[in-house]
Amino acid sequence: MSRRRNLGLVLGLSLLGVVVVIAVLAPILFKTGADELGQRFAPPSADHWLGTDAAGHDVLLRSLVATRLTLLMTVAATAIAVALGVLLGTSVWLMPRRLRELCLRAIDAMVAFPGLLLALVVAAVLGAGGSSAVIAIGVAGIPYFARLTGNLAAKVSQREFVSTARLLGVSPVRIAFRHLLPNMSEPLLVLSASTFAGTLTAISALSFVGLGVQSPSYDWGKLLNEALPSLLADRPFQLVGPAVLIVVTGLAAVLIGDGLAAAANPRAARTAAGGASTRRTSQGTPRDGYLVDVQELSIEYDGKQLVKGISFGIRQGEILGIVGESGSGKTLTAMALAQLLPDGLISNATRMTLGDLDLLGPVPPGLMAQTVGLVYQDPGSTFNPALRMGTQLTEVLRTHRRLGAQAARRRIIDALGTVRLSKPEQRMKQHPHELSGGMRQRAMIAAALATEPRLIIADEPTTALDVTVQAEILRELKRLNSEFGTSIMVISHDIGVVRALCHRVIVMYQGKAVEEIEAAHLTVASAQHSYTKALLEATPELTLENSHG
Ligand SMILES: Nc1ncnc2c1ncn2[C@@H]1O[C@H](COP(=O)(O)OP(=O)(O)OP(=O)(O)O)[C@@H](O)[C@H]1O
Repeated sequence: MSRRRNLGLVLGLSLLGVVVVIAVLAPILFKTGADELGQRFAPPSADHWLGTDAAGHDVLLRSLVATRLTLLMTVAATAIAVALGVLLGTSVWLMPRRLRELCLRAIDAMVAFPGLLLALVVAAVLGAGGSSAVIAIGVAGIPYFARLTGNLAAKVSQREFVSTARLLGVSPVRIAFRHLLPNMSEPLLVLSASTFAGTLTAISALSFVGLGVQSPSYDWGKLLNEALPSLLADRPFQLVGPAVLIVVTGLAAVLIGDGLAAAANPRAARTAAGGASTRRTSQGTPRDGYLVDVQELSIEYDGKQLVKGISFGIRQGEILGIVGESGSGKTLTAMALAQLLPDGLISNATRMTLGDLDLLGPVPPGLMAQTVGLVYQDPGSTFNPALRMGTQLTEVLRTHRRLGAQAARRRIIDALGTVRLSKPEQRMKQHPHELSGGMRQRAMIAAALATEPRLIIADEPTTALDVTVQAEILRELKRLNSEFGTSIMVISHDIGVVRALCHRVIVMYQGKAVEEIEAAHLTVASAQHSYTKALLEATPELTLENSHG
């Protein structure tokens, strides 16, 4: 699939390359020929491959010469839309909250207004001409980029590193340029490529209706306009030149946009980045009895080491706990394992394997989704509030396991029963807000279980839940582990949680694993590292022993 998309990107870039060469050379080589007058309305011949127009000009030569003006206008209009849209979207994000909401609504309303209609209004106000067409189409494109930038900025601004920069008092403008824009470049590039195709059609449309380029200049839209009477008089060949060039250039832009979107896909991007930054194959042989084997995993961002050469393993059927203070690198370690590191973070390891899967090389997303199940901290934000539970829970099975709707439904209902969620059939029809936090967390565990993964990564699975529900969910994980033998990696900042649930615990501190200890020995007396001792001293005893245990 991704290879096919990349083929599209190559094809798109090649087509665009040809069009650019025509734009550069045609006015130099063919301008004189294109201005020569001959027989009017001559049919295609060896001298005039696409015939001549009403004035006796060679249609093919004029179509080729028009490439430069058409491309320049399209690039200019796209640049106006991108530059002003991104500026508007970023400025909106820097505004006080109320004003920002008002502006975002206004942008939404503008997006809802048909672009070409807006362009026609602007062009009519500015008067007919090439420059007004460029301004009109550029202005009409601004709201799309402003909305995308505003939405992306809102998302990126919630990331931890932006909060940290804010806390450190970094100015909003610097945050926007240093942290926000670089993290939004990929989607903006993808939208720019597809906007280029739309802009080309819109510019041609304005020239076609007489509001764009005026004589004696001509672009493809104007050539189409001049060819219209010929079409009605049964001489369609006069349209072929500009029409084919518009289609080819638009197709090139769409293929490039599609290819860029595929490359910007988080997993695809990680794989590409992984190729450059990590060794592509794991060294050595796996340790005996270990499902997961990680050696010397380091993760860095912007030259700063966030995880510093951590090595660990998870045995088949084992629950491994990773505990440590906030920011010690627990989540990043787990995300590296699931090949889900955020963009910009670079991982390096000498070995990272899960069974026979080499996690240092590319792993198809479908296979990864079936091998590793993820349970996140906040079940409230994991589910889409607008969709029924059934629709979202069955998605992974339908996409990656290619199960039919009924089979996926049955499998999820079984899994919901397994995690002891009451009335599973009814839950499938409900929306997330109709379930309690504990029920949603059970549903998430059920979804993670449904693909029968070899490893479940549970990142702070109970932090968002109240204490009684917390104990129930932990008991459930423990029971599933002993019943099905699924290996589990549990991340928590709470040493009480991991002591109650896990077989073995790794203590992380400032990006390093400072201690590895059997959970049964996790006492102040047995712990070696002062940080582990301090954690243990500050933690109340949590026990999961009861009737279910
Ligand atoms: N996308 C990112 N870009 C840059 N730095 C990041 C990113 N994500 C996390 N970090 C930084 O990496 C460090 C480790 O983060 P990580 O999320 O792994 O910590 P954690 O131990 O899981 O903490 P918590 O319990 O708060 O989630 C932190 O200093 C964090 O600010």
